[in-house]
Amino acid sequence: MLHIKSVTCIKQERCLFEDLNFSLKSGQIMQLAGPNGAGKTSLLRIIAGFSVPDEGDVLWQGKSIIKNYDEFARELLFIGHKTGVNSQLTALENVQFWLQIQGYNDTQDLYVLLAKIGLVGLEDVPVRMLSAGQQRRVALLRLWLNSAKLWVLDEPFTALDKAGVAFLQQRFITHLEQGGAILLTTHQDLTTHFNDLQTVTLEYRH
Ligand SMILES: Nc1ncnc2c1ncn2[C@@H]1O[C@H](COP(=O)(O)OP(=O)(O)OP(=O)(O)O)[C@@H](O)[C@H]1O
Repeated sequence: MLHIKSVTCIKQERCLFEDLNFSLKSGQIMQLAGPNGAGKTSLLRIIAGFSVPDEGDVLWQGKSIIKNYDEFARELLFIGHKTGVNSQLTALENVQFWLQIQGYNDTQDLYVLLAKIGLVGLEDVPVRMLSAGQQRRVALLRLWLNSAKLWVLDEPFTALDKAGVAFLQQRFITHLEQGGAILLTTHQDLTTHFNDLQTVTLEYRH
């Protein structure tokens, strides 16, 4: 599905990584590991097509994402550090907005979905008044509303409690069983939940 081919990234005259090659298949989960500043977020942004590598290319289904970005974007769900949530709106309004821009009719019972992710009683509160963990749960709701094949997630477990982590891991398993793929950064140990977890480690280069 996804091929990273000879990708190099240079920031402020520092080479973060060079000639990086790996691929991700349907049903696979891959963790990007490495110390702070090694370039994990920079790599995720290149893979999502938000920035262009200094060398190399990213291929989706054999085609360069830059040349076929619309096609790729339909198959991609990216959730980064900035949550992408409108903090002035309530959780429910955010969900309704996401559904509208994807052209879906409001067929699901959204209160049931919000309850599943632990937001009972908070559906109608502006997101800015929620805790960091609750705000992250709102951001992650997109994982239940989207049929994208490739999930690129930057620290998705940040600020989640134990129950939130377990719920998210369960969602990952379903996505992989349905033939999706996941690339993520996290400091969580995922090996106990995903025994075929792939890992790419970036070293900090001076
Ligand atoms: N837009 C930018 N302009 C200049 N330098 C940048 C930019 N984005 C990132 N960098 C630099 O690139 C390096 C890698 O940053 P990046 O955020 O990719 O690391 P990371 O591995 O995700 O770190 P962390 O674990 O702390 O999130 C850092 O030294 C950072 O200062």
